[in-house]
Amino acid sequence: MGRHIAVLGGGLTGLSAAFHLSRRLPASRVTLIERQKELGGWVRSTRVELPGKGTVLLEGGPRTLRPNAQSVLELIHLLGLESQVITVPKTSPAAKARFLYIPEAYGASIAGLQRIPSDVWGLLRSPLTRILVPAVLQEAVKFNNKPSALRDESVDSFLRRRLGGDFAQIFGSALIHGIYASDSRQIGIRSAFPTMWDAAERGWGSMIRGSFLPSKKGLQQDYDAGDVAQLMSQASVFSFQGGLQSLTDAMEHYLAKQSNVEILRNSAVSEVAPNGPGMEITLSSGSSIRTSSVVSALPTPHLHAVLPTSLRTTKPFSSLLANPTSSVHVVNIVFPGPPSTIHPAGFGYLIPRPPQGYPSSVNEEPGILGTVFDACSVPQQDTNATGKHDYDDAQFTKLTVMVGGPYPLPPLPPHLSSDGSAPLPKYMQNILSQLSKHLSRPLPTPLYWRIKPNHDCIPTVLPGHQERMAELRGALSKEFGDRLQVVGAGVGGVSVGDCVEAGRRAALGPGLD
Ligand SMILES: C=Cc1c2[nH]c(c1C)Cc1[nH]c(c(CCC(=O)O)c1C)Cc1[nH]c(c(C)c1CCC(=O)O)Cc1[nH]c(c(C)c1C=C)C2
Repeated sequence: MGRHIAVLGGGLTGLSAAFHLSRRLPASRVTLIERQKELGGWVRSTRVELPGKGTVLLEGGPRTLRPNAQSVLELIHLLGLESQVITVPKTSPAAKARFLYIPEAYGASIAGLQRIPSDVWGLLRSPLTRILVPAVLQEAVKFNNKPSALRDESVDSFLRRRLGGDFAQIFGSALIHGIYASDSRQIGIRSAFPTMWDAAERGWGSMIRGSFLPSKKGLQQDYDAGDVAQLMSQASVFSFQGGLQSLTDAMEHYLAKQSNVEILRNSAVSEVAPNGPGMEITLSSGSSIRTSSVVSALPTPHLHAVLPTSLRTTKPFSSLLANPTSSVHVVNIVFPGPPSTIHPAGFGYLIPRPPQGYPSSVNEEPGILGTVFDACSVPQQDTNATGKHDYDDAQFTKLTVMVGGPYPLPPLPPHLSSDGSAPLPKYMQNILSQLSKHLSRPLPTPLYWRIKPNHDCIPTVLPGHQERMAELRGALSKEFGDRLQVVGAGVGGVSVGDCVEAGRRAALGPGLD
């Protein structure tokens, strides 16, 4: 055997790194180390039986993928998952009809569930038009209002400068709830939406002017995606028959069959340090492993905690602690009756931050960030006793309410699902009453509900992140040469596609040839 590479963390990024390393370097040993029993990180798809009605597939983390993530399309091809893919067509309501729920405090003229206009007819009818149209028209002619020394800023501050305060507060905050489950006043624009920042740089301050000018093309990579891109040609988003966990399970099964791969579960790392020409990893069990190099896909605070003490306090390494994280309660609910009796046809809705700001303590009203109408996107994942999945005639309706992020989260109720006969906890009662208000209709008693707490699941990537990470890369290379690569949502992008891509790049990384 040649080199021995340890991959720390068995979430999406770690699995992708181990998968690509084992394929690319068949003569090397790969050890994947995960502190939990299960691999896959936040991806968790569970099938639940609804007695007499069928089964529903519930997602506890990410739920759909975008077809532009080439590294994911490649994985599907390499793992032979094509036949399990379910696409949501670009023409479906889930792709075309997106909503905002505007709280009453924003004013009676726009309050309530509002469809985001997607065509001229929508623009003519929507109360949101009075915010959208002036914002866009002004942006195109507004002078460059970026302070010359500014190198990054929050999404809120960027949108406020370019598209005005109402746009930033309503659209910007809602969008950041849906991606980062965080406050748009905290997330850095250059990490969250680099294309917007770059377009404004090209367009003398204006994104719209910049969008008409040619942009610099990044390095084009080759992906071995077979016919998967063709399969996705009409898709807005997609998933798998068995949910997103099909992807992580398939990587895990592939790795388990490789003779050059070892998977260590229930194995927390307690120290990572250089040792001679290689690295030494100490596990909390006390055992240690010597490897040629390490790919860390750990959450950045975890990596910080296991680095040598002499490094932890020095500046580029302390930036591993710079970003806070968001926690989200993912609340899956299944109602009896077809979706048409519960919600409008569409993707779901996001809720902007309250105009008066987020509450500082838990109150009766749960901090709902948005709701996904799952029944409209991939209903084929569910087995329905009648075989009917349509908006008007399915037997049940599945949706997911997302709670938390910048809102304080209450302690969890004693039971986290409706299994058993315990009465509905107050927390669930409050969520259902808010949901009924958002959808402007009384709701039936759920057939099933479940709360999945996801603590510290998404990094809140603060302004200046890219510069901090560039400094960190420099310091890593100085201290470890090419023996330690750091990848994952905490250093790169946070989407599933970003994580898979980061793992793939780690396998192409420095010194691994
Ligand atoms: C646990 C809740 C999560 C929230 N955001 C994410 C998770 C895991 C991560 C995330 N969500 C989206 C992106 C953008 C990139 C992408 O892959 O599309 C990321 C990194 C977008 C998104 N948000 C929701 C869905 C269904 C999607 C993807 C598909 C699409 O845009 O059509 C729903 C949603 N997620 C969160 C909230 C509050 C929310 C509400 C409707 C938080």
